[in-house]
Amino acid sequence: MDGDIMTTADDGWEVAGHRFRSRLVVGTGRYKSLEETAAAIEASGAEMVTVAVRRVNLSDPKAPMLQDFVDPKKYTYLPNTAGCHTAQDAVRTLRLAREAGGWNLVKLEVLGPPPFLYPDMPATFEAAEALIRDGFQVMVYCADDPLAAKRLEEMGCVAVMPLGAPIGSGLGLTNPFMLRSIIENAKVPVLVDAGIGTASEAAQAMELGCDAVLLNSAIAHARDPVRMARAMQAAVQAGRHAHLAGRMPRNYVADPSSPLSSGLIR
Ligand SMILES: CC(=O)[C@@H](O)[C@H](O)COP(=O)(O)O
Repeated sequence: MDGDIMTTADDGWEVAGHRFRSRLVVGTGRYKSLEETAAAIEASGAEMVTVAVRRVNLSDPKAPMLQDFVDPKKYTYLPNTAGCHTAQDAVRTLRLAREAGGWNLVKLEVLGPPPFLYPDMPATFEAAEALIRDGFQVMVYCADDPLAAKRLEEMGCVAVMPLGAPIGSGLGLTNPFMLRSIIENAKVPVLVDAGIGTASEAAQAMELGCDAVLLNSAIAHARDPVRMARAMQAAVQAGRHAHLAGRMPRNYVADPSSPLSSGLIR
């Protein structure tokens, strides 16, 4: 699609000094195989991938390693704290990840209990404060709560990432009004993270004005993940351009596309 409006008019986005053309960030979990992971990520056009450092083999060469399938020289790895339910756990996990892989730009998520794994905001604030003090650049997974998002920004998080719906639920954007409020008041990039189930929902997130979208299940759990990855790439581009184009107003009465009186046929 190079050369047409869908790629030439979008200058991409930036977080903590890292520039990306693709506004789609994808996860590396939940796929049937590392081969499928690699194929879907390639098809998505994503340049940043998030990695659950507690769950993925990044260091044992005797077993298949993610790096062998998703080249860290081609993709920005964004370590995440999936599976962490306390601030201490999340901070320790990212400190170990930085020691092992030198990563400073990280995704913080501190999850509440099942069934929703909803962001535990008190623990998220605690972990964010410790990580920022430690010199990390924190992209933080958070509730779709404008006050919490603003507080995280003011603490020094480099991006806020409110959920669309619970992780892996595929329910789409359950609270677009609060997401829009977060977006309109943010001075750092805003990404919808979690809950997107199909391409139209990714487009909707971008139409709200998100800088990018972070998703995993919608691709990995699709019947054809590679095709869904391509759909997500197109949806995120379409949503961005629709946002830039400025949609028409909603009218709750008809507005005929041609004036009624000028018809030749009376
Ligand atoms: C990959 C990752 O970081 C997930 O925790 C992220 O929130 C995506 O959620 P979905 O799987 O619902 O897209």
